[in-house]
Amino acid sequence: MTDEKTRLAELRDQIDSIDQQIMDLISARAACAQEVANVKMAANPGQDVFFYRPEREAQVLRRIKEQNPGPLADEEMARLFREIMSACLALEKPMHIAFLGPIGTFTQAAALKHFGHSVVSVPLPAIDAVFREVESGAAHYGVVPVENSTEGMINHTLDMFMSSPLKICGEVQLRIHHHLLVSPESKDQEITRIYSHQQSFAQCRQWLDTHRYGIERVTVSSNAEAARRAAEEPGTAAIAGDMAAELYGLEKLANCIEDRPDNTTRFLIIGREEVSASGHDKSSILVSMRNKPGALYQLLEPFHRHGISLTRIETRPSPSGTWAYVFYIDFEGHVEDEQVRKVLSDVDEEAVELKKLGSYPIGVL
Ligand SMILES: O=C(O)C(=O)C[C@]1(C(=O)O)C=C[C@@H](O)C=C1
Repeated sequence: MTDEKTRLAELRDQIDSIDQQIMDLISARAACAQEVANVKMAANPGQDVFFYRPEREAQVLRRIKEQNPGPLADEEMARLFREIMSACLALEKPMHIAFLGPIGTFTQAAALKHFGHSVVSVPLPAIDAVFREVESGAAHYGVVPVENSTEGMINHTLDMFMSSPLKICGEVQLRIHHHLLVSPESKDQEITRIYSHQQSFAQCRQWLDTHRYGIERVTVSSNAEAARRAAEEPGTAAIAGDMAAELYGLEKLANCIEDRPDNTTRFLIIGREEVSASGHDKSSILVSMRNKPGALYQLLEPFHRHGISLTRIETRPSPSGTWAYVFYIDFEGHVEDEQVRKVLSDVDEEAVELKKLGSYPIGVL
């Protein structure tokens, strides 16, 4: 045998033996998760058992990233453990996750990034349909977009919280890369029309004005729908992401055409229960104040006084005449924290209405 062959054979033997150990350890972990499920069911007989524990998952993933010895990158290691936990959770209870569809959208990519691939992901045609599916119990959790770093808030999602009893259980951020996609047949043809979602056109406006000026832009309900049309109609293109490209067998005429290289969308995980503190959390509230001078100051002052950092504040039009303003506020901390409890009690005294939308782990992946 050559030196190379001998050395490769040795290393592959090592890999086989390590794989065996990894498999034994993953199996032992899975058996533990099964036992965890038994404990949860025994403690809540005849009740809704919440198998998915976002705070625990965040702690596990954070620890993995902190203690990763390399050479794999922290994100890679966390991604592997994300999938192991996803498979363990599926053993406890297969999770049904509703998302803003159709399949191939960035929201589906976000759902799989957050929950891993061992879930049943259920596409729904609209944001309010995702809320309804979770409210009715047909899905365990839902995933909806809430803001984009280029285009701002997704108001429809924010407005849903005014009437929905659902809680925010988590958040996940996804880097959004858009590509100009065509079917293999259209590759050498002149492109006379481009399909995309209105948000994606907005995120690629400068690129389009520079490189595809004057070509008709047709807005459709999702990037995946745009990809579907480009696959069917010769001489057309779509702006969409990798998942949609793969799903419809499209090729890239231009790669990563988003105007801002850090183009990121934040998605929320919505569910029916409150999440315990994970040690690194965020909270969201909706507050309506009386229409009087200094109302905004009165709302924000307690956050300053108690040393709580705001991460976002948005104003939305009131759904009824009685609410003068509705503020959607995200801040650091958990409602179980002493300081947060004090802030919310102070805000509650001044507000017409205060609705706690949930405390949840700050996105880890
Ligand atoms: O710790 C739990 O409660 C578990 O169910 C175990 C486990 C895991 O695999 O680590 C699985 C699912 C939960 O969402 C959190 C963690």
